[in-house]
Amino acid sequence: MTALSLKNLDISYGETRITHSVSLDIAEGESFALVGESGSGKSTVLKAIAGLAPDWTGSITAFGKPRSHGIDGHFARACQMVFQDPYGSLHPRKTIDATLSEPLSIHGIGNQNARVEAVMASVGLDRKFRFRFPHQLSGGQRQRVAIARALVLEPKILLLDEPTSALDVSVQAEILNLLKRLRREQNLTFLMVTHNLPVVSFLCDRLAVMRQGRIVEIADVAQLKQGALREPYSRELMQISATHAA
Ligand SMILES: Nc1ncnc2c1ncn2[C@@H]1O[C@H](COP(=O)(O)OP(=O)(O)OP(=O)(O)O)[C@@H](O)[C@H]1O
Repeated sequence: MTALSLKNLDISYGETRITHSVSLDIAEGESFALVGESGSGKSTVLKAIAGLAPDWTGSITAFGKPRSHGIDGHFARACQMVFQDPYGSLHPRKTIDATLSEPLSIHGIGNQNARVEAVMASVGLDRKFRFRFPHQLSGGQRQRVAIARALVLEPKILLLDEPTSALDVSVQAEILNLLKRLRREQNLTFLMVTHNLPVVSFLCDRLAVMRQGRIVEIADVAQLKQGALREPYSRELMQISATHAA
């Protein structure tokens, strides 16, 4: 079944058009990456899906149900976003408990105590952190909280915007392993923005290469691993990535 479908998505900020006819179908349980140069519109695609860039035309559909413009509670239950910087995305004056309970209250979901405990355990956060504030946690622990906040509504799709790039290298692998395990255990579908092609190889099944607001190529990760991307621009990206990794 198709989990997430984008058709002819044109997204604008005011007068400026950012994406041009972006179309994608992502299968249930698939992990899909958006890569491409800075400013090509990758994060904007995630924001439109999450309702944070409401000026779009085309269609955004999750499990066959189209998203409306603006706040869409039903869509939010199915599809949640994790941001790049866990420090910026967590409210500094809210405890972890408050951060994780809030989405449940907003959506009128009961049994909050048990749900908060369960989601903390699922992301590997000890219960001693429950009544602490973000500044009392490490970067990796904060990103676990951000992932828990996205998962507490039991969505089927996670939008991941550079989920490890703000973290120390030593912590990045922990969070990538966590995401891999959560996807397997909960049959989650991922749409992830990243600059890091080794991360794509580790976590994703397919990728789309974006340039100047357009998708220039969709490929299997096997093609990426074999260095067999088709478009010259995609191959250029691979070369740049290899140079940076060296
Ligand atoms: N809130 C906003 N208002 C106006 N323009 C914006 C806004 N957010 C992003 N843009 C512009 O939209 C374009 C696409 O930005 P976007 O963040 O989607 O790119 P990206 O491919 O994710 O880049 P990066 O890899 O650097 O995060 C950029 O030119 C950016 O300046």
